[in-house]
Order: sequence, then structure tokens, then C-alpha cells
Amino acid sequence: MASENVYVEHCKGVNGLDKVILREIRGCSAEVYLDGGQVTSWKNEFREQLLFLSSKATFKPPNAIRGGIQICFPLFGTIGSLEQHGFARNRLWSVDRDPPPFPANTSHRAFVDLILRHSEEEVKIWPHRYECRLRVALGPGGDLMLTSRIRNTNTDGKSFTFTFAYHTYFSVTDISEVRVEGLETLDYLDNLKNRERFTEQGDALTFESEVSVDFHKQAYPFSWSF
Ligand SMILES: O=P(O)(O)OC[C@H]1O[C@@H](O)[C@H](O)[C@@H](O)[C@@H]1O
Repeated sequence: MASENVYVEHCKGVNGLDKVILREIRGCSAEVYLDGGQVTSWKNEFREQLLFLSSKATFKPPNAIRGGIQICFPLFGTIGSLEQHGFARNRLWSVDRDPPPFPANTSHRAFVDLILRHSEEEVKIWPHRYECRLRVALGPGGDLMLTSRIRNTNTDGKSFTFTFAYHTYFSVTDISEVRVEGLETLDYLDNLKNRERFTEQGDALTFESEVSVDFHKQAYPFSWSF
């Protein structure tokens, strides 16, 4: 597909998969694959990569691409019978040429709107009809914004519940420099200790060895520093 403008380029990525490159004038960029609706690259104005993408990522749909920002929908985690982190990351999304307006209009030039709709095959696994929209926008200063909107399109008016996450793999130069703040006093399940429950005591989570923990309570605001 030909380039649309300097800010948004539709092209082919690894294994001929469709991808969209967003660029801003200062040199920052982001790449989004239609497979999984997944951001796989985010570079700042110095062309430094901010996201981790595994060298073992296969780019073979319907396997999720290992790295970047995976969209977990309609499930984050492993509750119930659905596959871990839901199926949205395994599906081929489409470019949404005519998205509904956003409440707050932004002046971004580098953005793409994607949409994922239920498939009849999928309704057998998760009996709901939906539209899942995602806008990926790159600001002039290189900030990356993801906006998700989920619409229930069940024809019988039945409501559904879901969980959602941006499963983000950050690229980190020195893990010992990373601190995650704002989790103090919250309970978590430790995946490396049979999902035993603990309460976070420290004012910052730091990483001296492998850590795999799930904080289930809402924990905002929190912040990372690298
Ligand atoms: O291998 P998956 O399904 O992509 O999951 C990646 C990771 O997802 C995290 O949410 C889990 O806490 C980890 O245990 C897991 O390794």
C-alpha cells in the first residue's frame, strides 16, 4: 500500500504482515502491526528504542508477537476458561477509516485508528459481540498515546464484563536502576511463590532478581523511573 503522508505510512513488516509506521518531525516514530493491534516499536527523537521486542518473536499469526505493547482483551490474566490474556492479541485488526469522534479533539498528525470486531467463531468461546477500537497516536514531542474504546454490540442487549490491559514490554538498559512507585500497602500475588499473597511494604519496587507479581487492586497513580 502506498504511503498516505509523511506522518502515517502503511507498509509491510516482518513476514509480509501489515504494519503502520507513525513518524513525527523530530525523528520519533512508532510501529503498529495489524496482527494483535500491537505496537512493536517506539523510538524517541534520538532513535532510541523504548520498547522491548524479543529476538525470538516469530511474527507468525495467530501467535502473539512477543514484546511491544500487547492488547489483552477481553481478559487480562488467567481467570475462567479463556486463554491467558484473551484473544485480541492473536487476532488481525483492521484499519478503522471512519472512527467515531473523540470527546477531546487532539491535534496529532501521526495516528492510526484500528478496530477489532467479534468473529462468529469467537462467539462460541466468548458469547458476546463487540467492537474494540484502538487509536495509537504519536505526539510531536514523541509521547505515545493509546486510547481504547469498547462497544457492546450484543443484539439482545445483554451486558458483558471484561478486563483489559496494555501488556507493555519496556526496554531497559539497567534493570537495577528501575523503580516502580505507588504500590506501597497494596496486596499482590507472587507468581514465583505459587501465587501466595503478600503486601507490598517498600516505597518502591526494585529488581535484583526475577520478579513476577500481580497487583490486583487498582493502584493509581503509580510511576516508573529508569
Ligand atoms: O506468555 P504470555 O501469555 O504472553 O504471558 C506473559 C506474562 O504475562 C504476565 O501478565 C504474567 O504475569 C507472566 O507470568 C507471563 O509470563
